[in-house]
Amino acid sequence: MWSQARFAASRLSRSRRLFSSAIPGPCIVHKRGADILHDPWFNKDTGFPLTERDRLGLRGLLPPRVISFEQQYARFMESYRSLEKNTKGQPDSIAALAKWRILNRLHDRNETLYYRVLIDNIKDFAPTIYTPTVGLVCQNYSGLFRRPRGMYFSAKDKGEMMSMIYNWPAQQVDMIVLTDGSRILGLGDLGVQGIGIPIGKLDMYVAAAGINPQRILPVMLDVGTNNQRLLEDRLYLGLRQPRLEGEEYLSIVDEFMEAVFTRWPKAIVQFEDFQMKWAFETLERYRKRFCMFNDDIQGTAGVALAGLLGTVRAQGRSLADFPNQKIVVVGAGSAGLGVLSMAVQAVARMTGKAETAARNFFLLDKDGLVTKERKNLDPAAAPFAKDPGQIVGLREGASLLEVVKKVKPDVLLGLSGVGGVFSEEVLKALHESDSSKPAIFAMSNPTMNAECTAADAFKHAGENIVFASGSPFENVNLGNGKVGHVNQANNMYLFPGIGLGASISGARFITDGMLQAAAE
Ligand SMILES: NC(=O)C1=CN([C@@H]2O[C@H](COP(=O)(O)OP(=O)(O)OC[C@H]3O[C@@H](n4cnc5c(N)ncnc54)[C@H](O)[C@@H]3O)[C@@H](O)[C@H]2O)C=CC1
Ligand SMILES: CC(=O)C(=O)O
Ligand SMILES: [Mg+2]
Repeated sequence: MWSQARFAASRLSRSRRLFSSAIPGPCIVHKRGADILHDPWFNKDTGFPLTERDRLGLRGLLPPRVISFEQQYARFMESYRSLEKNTKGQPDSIAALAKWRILNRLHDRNETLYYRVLIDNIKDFAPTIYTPTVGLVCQNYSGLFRRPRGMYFSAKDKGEMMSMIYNWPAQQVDMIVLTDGSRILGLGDLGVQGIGIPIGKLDMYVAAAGINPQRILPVMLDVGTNNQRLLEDRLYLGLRQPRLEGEEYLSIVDEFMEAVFTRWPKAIVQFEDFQMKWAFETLERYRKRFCMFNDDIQGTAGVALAGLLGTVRAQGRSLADFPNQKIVVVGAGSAGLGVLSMAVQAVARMTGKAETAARNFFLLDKDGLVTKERKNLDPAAAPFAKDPGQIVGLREGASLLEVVKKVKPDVLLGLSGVGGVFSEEVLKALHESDSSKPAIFAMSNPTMNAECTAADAFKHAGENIVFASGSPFENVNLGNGKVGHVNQANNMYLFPGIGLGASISGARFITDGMLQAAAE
């Protein structure tokens, strides 16, 4: 079995191997006594052996009995399982928050034990530290707040960021996840409360990519919020002002990026859950200057493309058949457009014909089918807008049901943020599609925002489908011993690899080609 020392040592030696040039030597604790017990990076709780208690000034600060790492691990899991039992039958949100609290308390106290239990039980714990529960945590952040985690840069810190960045206690940071809280999952503008997302994403970096937890940094860029409920909430912890816009907004992001890369030139910054206009603008602004990527545009696209290619295989067709797949994408935001542009790049590469690569793709937003006749067509959506002459029987703004009935797609992919838009009628229409095994990707988060549930998908679109969702669903019992298998289509399957790959290769930029390769 493991021991805490062995885990810490293996973590260190792994990160040494990965980041050998960045690590100057062994990890030295400069603290003593109670300061160590209150530092989750170094605290071992009752696990400090007597020799360490003497050396670190801890004798007398802990109960005398030494409890091994294995015993602490077993004790935590026992508490967790009994909490799970005791909250059965309670409303889902109460049970989910109770699980999040017990994990968060451990995270606050003893990171080594926290990450060990997280890594060993990632399938069980991912829905708590990540979607869907993290959404609920963000919604209730002001009430749940006990201790800060990560860094907070606000509009009031303008001109101070270069010195503030040195307040972070780690010498080296490899991976930063940054949000401005403007589009948290499908929950809208949650202002400073969105910090839960970078925290959850970085936990996945540690658990899934083995990134050293002392070298991660969750960051909230608080430029205000346009969420009236939060502005009126007296417990709200962020700036109580409307969001900055235009050059004022960009100057804050610029200052933050300069500060980060001045202190840690080899860091990677993942932009997360920025509203669409800033997601695209910041990606274009920084991608050729800094090692950064936008997870909602690029990470999601990579995972979706992997799923789309996998679907072709699941249909028993050759990958070369991908360009012939008819794909309907519902949601023309940062995620939907990101997926389409990567899918188009893949088709262009396979066929060598860039001009016709978007031919089999159909895009809908809240106003229905997007065509070139759309008034105020968003330039980012323009490459996927249909020419009305080429879509006989469909008009600008056609409904999803009309599109599915007419197009008979192989894939229906939702990134709309709207729960239930794949209605019974839409799913039944898909059942009549041309495909031998149609795919339904209900990718919006959290669970209540999924375009349909797994049970409804199998019920209305038939048993012979490929189903994937952004937040996890249980497999569906189809009766007669048959199971409807549920997959998860979430960028969490890609971003830890993007960050790790970029780090160990020393990449200076993250290119579309890297993401294509990752997807394939
Ligand atoms: N599974 C995953 O890995 C990921 C999932 N997402 C989810 O995707 C959703 C959207 O994210 P973004 O694109 O960043 O949001 P966004 O706000 O930029 O875009 C939303 C789009 O959906 C459209 N829309 C709204 N109501 C609609 C309706 N009734 N029918 C059709 N389209 C409608 C809007 O017009 C807009 O084009 C969120 O729920 C988010 O959680 C985002 C990134 C990754
Ligand atoms: C998964 C993710 O990044 C999102 O829903 O925004
Ligand atoms: Mg996101």
